[in-house]
Amino acid sequence: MSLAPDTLERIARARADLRMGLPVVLTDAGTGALVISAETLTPARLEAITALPGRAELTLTARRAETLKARPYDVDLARIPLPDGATQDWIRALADPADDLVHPMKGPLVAAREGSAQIHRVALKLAKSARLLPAVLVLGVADPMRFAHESDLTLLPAGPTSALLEEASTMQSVVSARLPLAVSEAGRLHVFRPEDGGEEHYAMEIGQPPRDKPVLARLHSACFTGDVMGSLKCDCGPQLRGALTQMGAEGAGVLLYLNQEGRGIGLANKMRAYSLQDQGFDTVEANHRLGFEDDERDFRLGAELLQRMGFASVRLLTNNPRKIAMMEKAGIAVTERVPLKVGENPFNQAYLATKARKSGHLL
Ligand SMILES: Nc1nc2c(ncn2[C@@H]2O[C@H](COP(=O)(O)OP(=O)(O)OP(=O)(O)O)[C@@H](O)[C@H]2O)c(=O)[nH]1
Ligand SMILES: [Zn+2]
Repeated sequence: MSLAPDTLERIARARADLRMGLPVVLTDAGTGALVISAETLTPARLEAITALPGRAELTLTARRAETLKARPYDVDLARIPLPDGATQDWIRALADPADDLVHPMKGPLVAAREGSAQIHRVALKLAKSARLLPAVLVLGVADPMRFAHESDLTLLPAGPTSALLEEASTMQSVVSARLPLAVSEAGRLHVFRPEDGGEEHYAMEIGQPPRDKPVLARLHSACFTGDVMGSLKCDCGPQLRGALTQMGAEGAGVLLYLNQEGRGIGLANKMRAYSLQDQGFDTVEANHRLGFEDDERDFRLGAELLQRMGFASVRLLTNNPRKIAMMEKAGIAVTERVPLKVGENPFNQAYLATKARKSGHLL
């Protein structure tokens, strides 16, 4: 076996590179381009990029382009050729909506129509998977393999990278150990690690639920602010504790703690969304202004963890119909929806109402 990294392993490297402000190189059908995150771009690297031949394109999702009134000619994204003398601040202001209301007029921004957007599309996916703002600078390079080699940059083929980013990663069971909880002394925590080098996920098993019967289950997405800090802006903390309490009372259950903070956009972006919410946008609008979809989570992960633990059917504690649909689609039967309505307060009333109105949450 070769010691060199395969594409999946290179993707994990690329995520780390982008987060540190390093470029990566993507190839597609004989072409290639340097890609760097707009969020972590430094003035020195911008200078190095503008010194290269060609014109870099700032690539934004159609969601972000809509706010900026740039035409997304590539349907799901817009490519804005970098004007001469564009500064890091200019790029940052297009990528990050923090100051949209203070400096609303960024344009007019004329998006590119010519050329393939395939590398740009995969670059945005990579930025999202690195939990960065979905905004990247892309500059075509003539000999991508040589370019990557000379600058010691991670080189990735766009097509396979895109396919791997779409796939649900295989989970390895790392360890499990007894963990007595306040709600039940018969607790056991399982740790799972994805093969793609992404975040670990956990399963809290209460009692010894029989594998051949529907288990009381909850797919809980991490919420540092709600679960740990006791934030009043959402209902996550009370939902987490409510689910565990119910499992303790029934003597059996499994709570999957999925590290999909902020509906899959990461804590930094969720805090950016919270800032926008303080400017008057709701939870869905804030995600869109940042360039994300309403919900970037992939619940196949939850189904895979349940299957690995030997469960085929669940009584699912949720108010979210998408979770039920995605469980069923991934092969886990949902025999019953168990409502989980706890923790409403004056600070999260509007948030819960928005989820019911725009995201179809059941009341
Ligand atoms: N992007 C974003 N994420 C948020 C916001 N408020 C809470 N979250 C995240 O939303 C997720 C909440 O997940 P869940 O508890 O699974 O909630 P749900 O999808 O409403 O489904 P159920 O609780 O099962 O009904 C957590 O990852 C939170 O971090 C917000 O305003 N913006
Ligand atoms: Zn929360």
